[in-house]
Amino acid sequence: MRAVLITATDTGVGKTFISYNLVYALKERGVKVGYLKPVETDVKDVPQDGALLCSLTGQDLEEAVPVRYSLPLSPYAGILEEKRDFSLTDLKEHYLRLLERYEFLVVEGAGGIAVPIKRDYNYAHLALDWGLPILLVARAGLGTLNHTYLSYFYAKSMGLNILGIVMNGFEGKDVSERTNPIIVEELTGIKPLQVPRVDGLLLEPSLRDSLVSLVGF
Ligand SMILES: Nc1ncnc2c1ncn2[C@@H]1O[C@H](COP(=O)(O)OP(=O)(O)OP(=O)(O)O)[C@@H](O)[C@H]1O
Ligand SMILES: C[C@H](N)[C@H](N)CCCCCC(=O)O
Ligand SMILES: [Mg+2]
Repeated sequence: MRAVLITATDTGVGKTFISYNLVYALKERGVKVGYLKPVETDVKDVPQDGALLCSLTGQDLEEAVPVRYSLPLSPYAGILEEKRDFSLTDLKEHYLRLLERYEFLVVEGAGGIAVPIKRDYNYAHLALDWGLPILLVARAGLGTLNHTYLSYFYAKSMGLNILGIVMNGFEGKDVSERTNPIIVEELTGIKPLQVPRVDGLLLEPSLRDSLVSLVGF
């Protein structure tokens, strides 16, 4: 497997944070790794997710973030509000070129897995269309059971290859954090990788190892 879609149960759950740690860990292992955020919204000047990951990969921003919208919206809503469309065919061709250029490609969604990119095309469709397995990033605390269950079974119903569930941001403050990983495993059959909230951007080496293992490297 040469690429993965980092998707999530919602926006702000930690896709960029997990992408950063995965890219960092692959680079540590000498893998030529690239990053692609097919569409980034909320871009005022510089695309923030793209800029952070490009600081690791050394890519230029045009390559890593080919389509941008300025409002903090889903891609489809960006198209409607900013009255500017883009071609899914061109976007897939761009992805295929990057697949050739890198040993491994980390592709980051925007928001959760069912967020529309076009009216009838969301991140699950993109994963199917591009042949991408997924890593599902979920919150650690209260509210995650419903979001994770829905996202997992939607991905399953679409026939996607789910490499793992990453529960992100454990702080030990929320009583639900104790039972959530157990119940997520019972609901989905997948033992989630538990990731703590940390100071800064970098997880400890053993967790970086676990991320690399999840994507099969
Ligand atoms: N485990 C963590 N420890 C510390 N900070 C974290 C952790 N996970 C995420 N964050 C921080 O939380 C914020 C939201 O995370 P992030 O930007 O990764 O979300 P996202 O899923 O990529 O959102 P989007 O849908 O906008 O792309 C960021 O400031 C990020 O650095
Ligand atoms: C702007 C934000 N940070 C994300 N990049 C886009 C999130 C779209 C979420 C849409 C939704 O689920 O309602
Ligand atoms: Mg992000």
